[in-house]
Amino acid sequence: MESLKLSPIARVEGTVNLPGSKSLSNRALLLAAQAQGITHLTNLLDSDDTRYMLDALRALGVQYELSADKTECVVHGLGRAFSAAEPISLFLGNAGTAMRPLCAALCLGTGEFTLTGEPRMWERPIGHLVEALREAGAEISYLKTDGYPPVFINGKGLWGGDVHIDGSVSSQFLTALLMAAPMASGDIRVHIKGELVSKPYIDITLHAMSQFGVELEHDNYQTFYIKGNQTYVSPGQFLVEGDASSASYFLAAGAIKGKVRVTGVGSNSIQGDVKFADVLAAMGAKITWGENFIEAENIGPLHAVDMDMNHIPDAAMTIATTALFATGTTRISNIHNWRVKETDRLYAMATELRKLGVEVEEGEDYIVVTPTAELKEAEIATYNDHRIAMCFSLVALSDTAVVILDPKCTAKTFPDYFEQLASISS
Ligand SMILES: O=C(O)C1=C[C@@H](OP(=O)(O)O)[C@@H](O)[C@H](O)C1
Ligand SMILES: C=C(OP(=O)(O)O)C(=O)O
Repeated sequence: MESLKLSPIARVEGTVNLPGSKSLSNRALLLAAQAQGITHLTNLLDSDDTRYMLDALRALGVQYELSADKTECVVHGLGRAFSAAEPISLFLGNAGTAMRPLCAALCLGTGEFTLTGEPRMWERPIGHLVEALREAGAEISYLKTDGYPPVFINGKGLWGGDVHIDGSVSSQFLTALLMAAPMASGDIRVHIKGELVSKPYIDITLHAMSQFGVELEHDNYQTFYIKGNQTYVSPGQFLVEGDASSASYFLAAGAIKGKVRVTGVGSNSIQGDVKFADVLAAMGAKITWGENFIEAENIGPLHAVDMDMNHIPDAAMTIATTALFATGTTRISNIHNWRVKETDRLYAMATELRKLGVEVEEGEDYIVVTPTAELKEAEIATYNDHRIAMCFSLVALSDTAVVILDPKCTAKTFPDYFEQLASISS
């Protein structure tokens, strides 16, 4: 297996222009494809997850032109739901932001669609979304295991009415339902069952829908009311913000050992993960906010935090390795859905942190990290999880080298992550 040895980094200093947000790229592509009119997307993310979405849209008959560097895309909107005369099978890798929203979107038109992906995708739940879509009239069946992809969709439209959806495992189910709902034949009232996780991602969804001309009402994220029979309308231009989750590694590096600015996100960002910077501030870093940048600087020792991080599930992983540089014991809680992402992230984080000689407690929905004075050099397994690879690169900010196995797994959201890290390291 390929590996990358990172030697100790003396200091990080500089600016990183962030790649586009995965969450916004895939939402905007999907809405642009169904909208009336042409959309010119800029700062699109070029990575595995967006490629799966783009390939799926092509297979569904959507025309688009990508720039040579794949960060600009002109999408010719269909102005209607996807329909197909012949059965279509779509392979979506391990991209949750493609699998869940496409599952809902393909119920809207007519046709026979199979959605599949990598073996890990077959272990990532989709049952709560399927149950909700069935309540709205969808015909969906499971091809392997009940509650998990691959799924088969016999598209015949969605109707209106009351729909109940469990929000306690993934917010992507609600995102998928909300994005499809305006194209249902009647008005839909969505009722949330259970505690809605990863709530700020719903704001990203509402923001993207609003850019494409659809507004909706909700009652404190408990009930959502969406008018049916609408058509999305292209805003013409859509600028994708920089990825706030990708920003977390560089901001953490600045907070630990130097001064780093990320551009492409800032105080006006719609992404909940910018709140990661507040966690670094609580740990003792100096954070400066601009409209289009965030800067993190080390101005003294970092301190441990004990926080509920359900609102920033992806960036919270970065705190687990930032904790290696803080005095005291860090506790990250309310993160049970780490277990159903690219890998079981609670297990993976705990296992790999222990290889460094660190004391770790892995709870059902929390992790506790107590750093050690001297880290052990280790080979870090990455479980085909881009974030494990990126999180553990921070170990090189200590006096100990670290080996990252399968470093190319960052391709899911950040293909040139290690080059960007090298560019600010000395
Ligand atoms: O809607 C989105 O774009 C995302 C929602 C989150 O997932 P969950 O809602 O499953 O926590 C997040 O972890 C994922 O990377 C992207
Ligand atoms: C959970 C993630 O991805 P996905 O969109 O596949 O759920 C992630 O990027 O951390």
